[in-house]
Amino acid sequence: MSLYFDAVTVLTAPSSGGSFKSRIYSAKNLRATPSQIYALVVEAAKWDRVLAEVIERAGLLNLERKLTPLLALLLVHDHLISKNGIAAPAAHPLRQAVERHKVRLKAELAKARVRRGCASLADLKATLLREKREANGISGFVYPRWVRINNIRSSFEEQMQTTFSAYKTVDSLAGLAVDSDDRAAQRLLFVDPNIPDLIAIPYGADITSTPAYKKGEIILQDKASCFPAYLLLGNVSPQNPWQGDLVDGCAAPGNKTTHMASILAKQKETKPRNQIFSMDASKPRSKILQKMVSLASSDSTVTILPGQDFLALDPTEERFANVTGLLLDPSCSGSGIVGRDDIPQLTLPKAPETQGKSSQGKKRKRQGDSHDDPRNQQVPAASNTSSAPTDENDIPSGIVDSDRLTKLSNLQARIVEHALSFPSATHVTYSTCSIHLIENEAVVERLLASDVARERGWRLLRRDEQPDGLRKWKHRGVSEDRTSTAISKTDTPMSVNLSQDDLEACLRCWSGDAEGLGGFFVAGFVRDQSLAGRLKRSGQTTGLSKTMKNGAGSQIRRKCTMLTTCREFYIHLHLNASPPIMIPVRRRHVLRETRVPSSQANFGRI
Ligand SMILES: C[S@@+](CC[C@H](N)C(=O)[O-])C[C@H]1O[C@@H](n2cnc3c(N)ncnc32)[C@H](O)[C@@H]1O
Repeated sequence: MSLYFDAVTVLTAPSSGGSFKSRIYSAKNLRATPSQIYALVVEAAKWDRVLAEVIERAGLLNLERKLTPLLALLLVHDHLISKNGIAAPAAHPLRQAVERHKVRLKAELAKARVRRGCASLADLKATLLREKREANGISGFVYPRWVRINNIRSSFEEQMQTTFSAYKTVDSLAGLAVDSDDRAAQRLLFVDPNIPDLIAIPYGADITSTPAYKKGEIILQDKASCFPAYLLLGNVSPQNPWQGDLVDGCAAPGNKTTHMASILAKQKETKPRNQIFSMDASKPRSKILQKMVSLASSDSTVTILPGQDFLALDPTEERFANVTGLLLDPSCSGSGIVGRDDIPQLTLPKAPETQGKSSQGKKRKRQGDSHDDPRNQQVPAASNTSSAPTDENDIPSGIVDSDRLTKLSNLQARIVEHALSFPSATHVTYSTCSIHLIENEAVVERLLASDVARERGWRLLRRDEQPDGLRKWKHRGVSEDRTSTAISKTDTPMSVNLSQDDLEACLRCWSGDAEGLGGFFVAGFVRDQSLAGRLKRSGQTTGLSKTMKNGAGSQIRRKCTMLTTCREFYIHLHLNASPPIMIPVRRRHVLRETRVPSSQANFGRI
């Protein structure tokens, strides 16, 4: 009986963030196993509408006052639907409270089936799934399982002839909607029009047991998560190889690193061979990164720097001299992540005192703030069932407040600014799985105005310059926050002052539309020599330069230490004065002088 009480506890506990599954796996004081609780709730959710009807028509809650609507739904589910019946001793009072009405309950279930014109329970289940999708307003779209083909180990053509040979290709995502649990019915496949080597299959399709999955020939990776590597590298080929090395600065668990390696594999052997430096500040997560890279057979291309803080990396180190592209996917609020397995919305039977009044369906809000990233569920593959998946984004509580978003946004901007300072870098992508403007377009706006961008000529990669598939993507940057009321202390939505071209350059994904994705943001930066050397307007000085103008050397030192954790920190002094002024910023730091025809002193990080 503890199974049912545990399920009620989990379903009625206040949200602490994370997906429904991770909450069950991390919940304390439960006596049933997490997998039993999870299976019960998910299965009961498929039948809830008809079970609520059966319970009401049988008058069960009037007859058995010990039963709450939720407990009754779970017990009646197992009594009528589960092969093994109610998981409790036969003499348990609550089991008896259901079983003494078995004739009436069975009769009501049969009537409900006939009312819907279904010949069998399997038909009824399919009808209920369809009813539920329509009721939730999601009959027109599906959240599929996205599968990326790993070019290092296989190819699109090979996978179509092997793993997916029995699959029928449909011409839209909506075509993947299946109304039953029947595996044969789930052998449907949609070839993605935006990302090469990406396909979608129905979410329930069993793919993790295939040899291709086990051998790393196919990788489960959400479509939006494939945008950054493709935006950065584009359509490489033997005729159009990527020039230079790459960095993935925030890489664990490694989906984007392995995607970059897969794209590079398409250009076949080129000399010199490109290298990907892939790092993560977290040591435990670096281990997952290592596993993913090995599983994808990308060890020969990828050099892992475990536990490496990207901000502490010295861009001028010799080994990074040839780094031309950097991909930054830093920690974010994760507000765009959609937990497909989030708490099921159960329709409950009406409680006795409210029967005849308005509907009492139990409503739960979809937790939009901090879901486990489905990208993590593939590493290790067993994490799907055996343990709580770890969160890619460091939001422990799922609570997103404006202070936290501001801190995240500051860190995100610092990380990308650091990427823009790599001497040979020509392309950088920045991405988040957040829907908040402050983590997305607002970071882009800050970056474009940064000293390093202006000095080095960084601008956004325009839509017309983007790889074919992404150029076609219609969801673009927004200038006003769609989520302001959720996070802002004021009623005024946050906005940015980016040009229409810059907004067009940014790519957005939103949950709940026909694309079958969660919320995501990505922007590409490209270095344009014709724009290099732009200076800040006179008088538009940073906090640092104000301190410098005051001539307080000790303050400069303190500010520099506060402003960066990088090992190298350069300040450009734009002075007419000669000889060059050298100020020891930090022990290892050198102050370099750049003379420009200006009487103003302007300083900034580059
Ligand atoms: C959103 S996840 C990255 C997901 C990864 N790009 C993928 O596709 O699998 C963000 C990662 O950034 C790492 N991180 C955050 N700040 C970092 C820093 N300063 N240097 C390196 N890694 C960092 C976190 O540990 C976390 O693993």
